[in-house]
Amino acid sequence: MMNHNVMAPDLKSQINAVITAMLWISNSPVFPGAGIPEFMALLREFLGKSQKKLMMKRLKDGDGKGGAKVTSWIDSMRASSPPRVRPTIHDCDNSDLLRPSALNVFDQIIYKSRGKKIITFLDYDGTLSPIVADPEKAFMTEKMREAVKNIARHFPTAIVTGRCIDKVYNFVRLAELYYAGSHGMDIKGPTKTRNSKKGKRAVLFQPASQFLPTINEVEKILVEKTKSVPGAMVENNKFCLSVHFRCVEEKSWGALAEQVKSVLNDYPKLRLTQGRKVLEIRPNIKWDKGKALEFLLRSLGYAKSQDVFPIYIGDDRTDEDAFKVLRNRGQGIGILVSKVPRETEASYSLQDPSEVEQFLRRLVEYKRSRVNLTSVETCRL
Ligand SMILES: O=P(O)(O)OC[C@H]1O[C@H](O[C@H]2O[C@H](CO)[C@@H](O)[C@H](O)[C@H]2O)[C@H](O)[C@@H](O)[C@@H]1O
Repeated sequence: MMNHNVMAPDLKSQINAVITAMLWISNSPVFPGAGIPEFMALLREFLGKSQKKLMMKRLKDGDGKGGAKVTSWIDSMRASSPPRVRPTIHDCDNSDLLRPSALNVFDQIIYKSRGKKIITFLDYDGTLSPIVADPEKAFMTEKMREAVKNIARHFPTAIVTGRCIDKVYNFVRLAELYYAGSHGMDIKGPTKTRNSKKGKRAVLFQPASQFLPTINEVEKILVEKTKSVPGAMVENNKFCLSVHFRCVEEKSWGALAEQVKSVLNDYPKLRLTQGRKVLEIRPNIKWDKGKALEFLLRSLGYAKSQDVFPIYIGDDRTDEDAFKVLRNRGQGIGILVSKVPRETEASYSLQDPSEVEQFLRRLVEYKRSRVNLTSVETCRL
């Protein structure tokens, strides 16, 4: 009789190898992978939900809600800007983490969105602009600005970022967009009145406005505490603060993280979260990029609509909240921007901002071709 306990791990690694092979094929420009993601989804399900539970636990660890360990922050900080390696067919252990390239399966994404209104949500750093050492110099290219401008002509579009709105607006400079700054705690939309100053945006929601004095107070304390650490930098993002580790020597990361964490002892209403080589202090309220996405869908009139297809593109841990909302709603898709496979709630991937730009361009081309098709059909009638 077959002993399933003995067979299972072997079978699992064989299935993993098959998934990896399929993904490798689907990510290859030679074989754009029609049908493969669905097949992989079935296989993944077969591989068991326990691995997913473990993944979600790991994602939650280090979120600053009490049990967070400085060592786990440091570990994931090390991994947050990993070396530029493409996954290979031999990376069997990572097969559960691989996501099909949104460019290679573009037609499938369009098929999924048929008959629905596409809405695009775009993270900024690492998604629209490449990650750079100096946060003040995270410029997006003119080509990217053009791509975002065109996207916003065809679909409602929002920038969802950890940055404060003023700063991100100075980088993006597109008045027609919605902006959700400070990890969604500051939501503004384009003004509709004719007389409004160009670029002026209307406040839609600020769930953490009462925290403003505290955030400014903590900024001063953090600047004081971190000034002796070479390379450390505190950035005020209005309703949250970022402490940057990117230019700090790795041997000092532990001590710096302890210093940042210690500030919270006197501020129980604040909490710590983590991004790419950054620790962030923010109000301990139930609000994040996922809630901001839901808020914007409501504001745009799509609260209960089944006819909407949100596309959220982001690279950061904080974007996982939005990916999760879409997964739970069973609506639209999340696209992770990453060169390496990572634990994620997103369903697709793009490697870097240049692939994001290509994807946005293809969406616009698709929309324009639909408009042309419709006008030809109307003329024939
Ligand atoms: O939500 P996002 O738009 O991704 O913003 C998250 C943080 O982005 C910025 O920091 C990151 O990008 C910097 C510039 O490339 C890089 O130097 C840093 O290491 C990254 O963490 C921004 O400076 C932070 O305030 C945002 O919270």
